[in-house]
Amino acid sequence: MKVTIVGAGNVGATCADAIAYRRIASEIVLVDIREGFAEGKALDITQTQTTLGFNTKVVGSTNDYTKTAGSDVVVITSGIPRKPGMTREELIGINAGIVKSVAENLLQHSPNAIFVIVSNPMDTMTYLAFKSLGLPKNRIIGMGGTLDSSRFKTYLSLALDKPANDISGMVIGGHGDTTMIPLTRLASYNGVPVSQFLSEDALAKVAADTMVGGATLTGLLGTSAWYAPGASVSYLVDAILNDQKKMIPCSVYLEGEYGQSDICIGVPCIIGKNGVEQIVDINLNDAEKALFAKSADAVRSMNNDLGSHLA
Ligand SMILES: NC(=O)c1ccc[n+]([C@@H]2O[C@H](COP(=O)([O-])OP(=O)(O)OC[C@H]3O[C@@H](n4cnc5c(N)ncnc54)[C@H](O)[C@@H]3O)[C@@H](O)[C@H]2O)c1
Ligand SMILES: O=C(O)C[C@H](O)C(=O)O
Repeated sequence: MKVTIVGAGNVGATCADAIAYRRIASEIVLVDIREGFAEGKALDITQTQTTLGFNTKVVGSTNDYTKTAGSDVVVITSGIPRKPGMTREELIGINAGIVKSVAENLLQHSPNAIFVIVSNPMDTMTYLAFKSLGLPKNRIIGMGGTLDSSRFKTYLSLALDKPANDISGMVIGGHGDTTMIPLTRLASYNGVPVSQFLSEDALAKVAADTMVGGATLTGLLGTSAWYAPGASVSYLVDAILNDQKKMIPCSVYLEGEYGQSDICIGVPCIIGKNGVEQIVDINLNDAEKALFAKSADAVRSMNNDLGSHLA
C-alpha cells in the first residue's frame, strides 16, 4: 500500500518514520516545497532500514506530485506550526491556502485516496478539504482526537501512577485549547471507571492539562510537538490500511450526528479500509452535550473565517 505525506517537516517526517518502521505501508512518498528537503528526510529514514529492520520504500519529492500517483492514503501536514503564546486558530490565514492547493494536487494524482488532514487549525482545514474536494465524507479524516486522547491517557496514567496502556479514554470536540472535551466520565483503568481512583479535582486537572497539551509542548519546544502527532497519524493510517475497525475520535463532516450539521469536528468513528465507516453515538450526558454544542459553535465560527478559500 502507498502513502503520501505532504510536508516533510517535524510532523510529516515523523509520520513517515513511524509508518516505515512499523511496516504499515510498502511505499511512502514525502513531498515538500523546500528544495531537496523531502528527498533528504526520505534518504535519512531509508538509512535506518538495516538498524530498524524494515524494507519500506521511502522517497522524497520537491513539489512533484507525479511521484504521489496512486496513493491509497494521503496525509496533509504542510503549513506553519504555532509559536509559543499563539492559538492554532491564528494559523488559518497562511495554512488555508496551502492545505487547499495541496489537497487539490493530491486528488489529481490519487483520485481514490483517503485524506488525513493534520495541518492546523485542523477541524477547519478538514472542513476546507471536504468542501474543496467534493469527496464522500468517509474519505476526509481530520487527525486531532487520536493525539488528544493519547495525551489524556498519559495524564491519567501519571495521576494514577499506572501504565498508560492499561487506560482507556477518549477526547471529542474541536482540536483546540478551549474546545476539546476529555470524557473523564467514560475513562477507565482496566475497565474500572477512573473516578473510583481519582478525586473530582484530580480529574478536572487531568482534563485541563489535556486541553492545553499542545500549547504546553509548544511552550517547551518553541514549536508544535511532533513525536506523538506523528505516532497518532501512523495509528490512524494503520487502522485504514489494515481495515482494523478501531473506534478512534476523528474530525469528520457531520450531517445531524451529535446535533450538528455542516461542520467537521471530533466524534467517535469506526475507522477501516473505507476510512470513516461509522460515526458512533456514545450517549453523552446533558453536561457533555452542552460542552459539545459550545465546542461546535467555536469551530463553526472559525469555518466562517475561511471566506474566499471556500469559493
Ligand atoms: N492535528 C494535529 O494534531 C497536529 C499535531 C501537530 C502539528 N500539527 C500541525 O501540522 C502542521 C505542521 O507542523 P510541523 O511542526 O510539521 O511544521 P514544520 O514547519 O516542521 O513542517 C511543515 C512543512 O510544510 C512544508 N510546506 C509548507 N507549505 C507547503 C506546500 N505548499 N507544499 C508542501 N509542503 C509545504 C514546509 O516547507 C515544512 O517543511 C502545522 O500546521 C501544525 O500546527 C497538527
Ligand atoms: O498544538 C499545536 O500547536 C500542534 C498540535 O495541534 C498539537 O496538539 O500538538
